[in-house]
Amino acid sequence: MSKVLDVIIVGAGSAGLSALREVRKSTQNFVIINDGPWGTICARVGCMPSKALIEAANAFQRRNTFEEFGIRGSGQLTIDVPAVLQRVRRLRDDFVASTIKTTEELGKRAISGRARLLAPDRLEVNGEELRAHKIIIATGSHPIVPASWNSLGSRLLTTDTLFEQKTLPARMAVVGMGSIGTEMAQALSRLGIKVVAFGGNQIAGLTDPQVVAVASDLLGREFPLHLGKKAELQLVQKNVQVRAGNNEVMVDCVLAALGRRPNIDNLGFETLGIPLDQHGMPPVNPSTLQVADLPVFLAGDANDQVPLLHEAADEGYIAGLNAMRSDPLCFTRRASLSIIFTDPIIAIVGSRFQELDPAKTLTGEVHFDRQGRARVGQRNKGIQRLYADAESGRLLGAEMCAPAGDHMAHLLALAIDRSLTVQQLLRLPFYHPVLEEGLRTALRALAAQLPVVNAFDLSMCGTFNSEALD
Ligand SMILES: Cc1cc2nc3c(=O)[nH]c(=O)nc-3n(C[C@H](O)[C@H](O)[C@H](O)COP(=O)(O)OP(=O)(O)OC[C@H]3O[C@@H](n4cnc5c(N)ncnc54)[C@H](O)[C@@H]3O)c2cc1C
Ligand SMILES: NC(=O)c1ccc[n+]([C@@H]2O[C@H](COP(=O)([O-])OP(=O)(O)OC[C@H]3O[C@@H](n4cnc5c(N)ncnc54)[C@H](O)[C@@H]3O)[C@@H](O)[C@H]2O)c1
Repeated sequence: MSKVLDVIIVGAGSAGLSALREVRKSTQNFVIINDGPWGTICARVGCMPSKALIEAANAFQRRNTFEEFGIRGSGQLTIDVPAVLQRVRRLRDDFVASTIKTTEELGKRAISGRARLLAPDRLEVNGEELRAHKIIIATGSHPIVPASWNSLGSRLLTTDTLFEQKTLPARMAVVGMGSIGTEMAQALSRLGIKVVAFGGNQIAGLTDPQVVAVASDLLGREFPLHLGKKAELQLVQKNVQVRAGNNEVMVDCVLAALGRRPNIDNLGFETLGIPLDQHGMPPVNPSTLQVADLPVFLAGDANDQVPLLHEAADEGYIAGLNAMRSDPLCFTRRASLSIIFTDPIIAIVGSRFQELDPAKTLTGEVHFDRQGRARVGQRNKGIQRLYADAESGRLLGAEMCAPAGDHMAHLLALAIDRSLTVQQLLRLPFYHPVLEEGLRTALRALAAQLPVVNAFDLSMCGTFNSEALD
């Protein structure tokens, strides 16, 4: 066995690279180990290629608004799916290249291979044993696929394989209506594929029944959407039969979007000498990312806490900093924010509806059907629901399926982080005409239920009750 390293980072995804950035500031005595292709899930098969596909689909979808605008000839437009996929891969390659740059310059300190823990301070990779004062595990996650579905061969896709397709078949089922399922079902349908979608009891993680109803209705207008029953697949001649309850459809291929599982199998957690939960997961402190009281840190999708990119980046940062300290620092985590890139955008900020006590919570809402700026741009669909503390008027959370929901969700996350009240938010400027005036309508609905703080304050400046002006 060679010298003792200061830190070993296992996994060169977004969390691993973020940890690497921090570790390098304090020591050069480290290695980073990655199994499979380098370049991060986000850039290779995750956030970025999925958004590239969505953008193409939405650009094509826009043609349906042209006649109303007075633009003629949209019926002549066609979509070249192979070209769309080529562009996705071209962009993907560029994004991957930019992430690989960091690790390429590391030389022998970047090791390709599958690591396996042997003890809290030792692991094995490519038949060699490495020892370190600290180990950061950031091994990411993989798509869940029931074993029996693997018999479908190339007729079963996940996002690991979707963007590699040269073209797409005429009929597809999307199973699972979480983040990936909702985004991809809508995009594929907008690219002209006959999509049928199947989901469990939730849609895109929403918990507010009114937002769920609007989101299901809007998506259900674009493609058949069957919720509430587990889908089963079967190969029938060259087709795939998808059944969920009484709903049945024959398709050419299925995109499985059933969730993701942390890459922890055969990672050697049992060698850490601490109890693991029923999923084989060790206890991880979300404020320090430390595993129990061991010199081991678990960051990113691998810890199954909040599998999102900005959280993976934060967790790499926390793990990287703490790996260089004798006593780990506790970090206050950011306000919760989840954005699903459907059209309209689905977003959840702060506390979810279901987490709040209805007796202590006020709700204000806006429907975008009649909102002035949304109508002007033919984006007038969706709902936004805000939740505030009934006593203090403090904004607690929001769920929405709304135009510009990605931007408004950021504003609301800022407000929640700063513990702003509804009145304080109404004190801020709202330009005219913008979609955020819809957010102001929802805030005013909340303010109307709260005691007046100061009758002579600009937060009290009310509505015109006019679509053109509000
Ligand atoms: C289709 C899709 C769309 C997404 N869209 C968004 C989005 O819009 N916004 C958002 O915030 N998030 C999105 N996400 C989630 C986001 O991509 C992830 O949360 C993030 O990339 C996780 O980063 P990570 O570093 O934890 O894991 P990864 O990037 O997966 O990195 C882990 C690395 O560890 C390697 N590894 C695994 N096991 C071992 C081992 N034993 N030894 C060595 N190396 C190992 C893996 O091969 C991999 O290279 C999306 C995900 C998907 C799949
Ligand atoms: N915009 C974003 O932020 C974004 C986009 C894509 C992915 N992601 C990340 O990727 C992760 C994985 O996404 P995902 O959509 O695969 O998982 P998910 O956990 O969000 O959703 C999976 C869904 O599949 C359903 N399901 C499972 N088995 C089923 C079956 N047999 N029939 C019908 N429905 C079934 C579940 O009820 C669940 O609603 C997410 O947790 C998210 O963190 C984020």
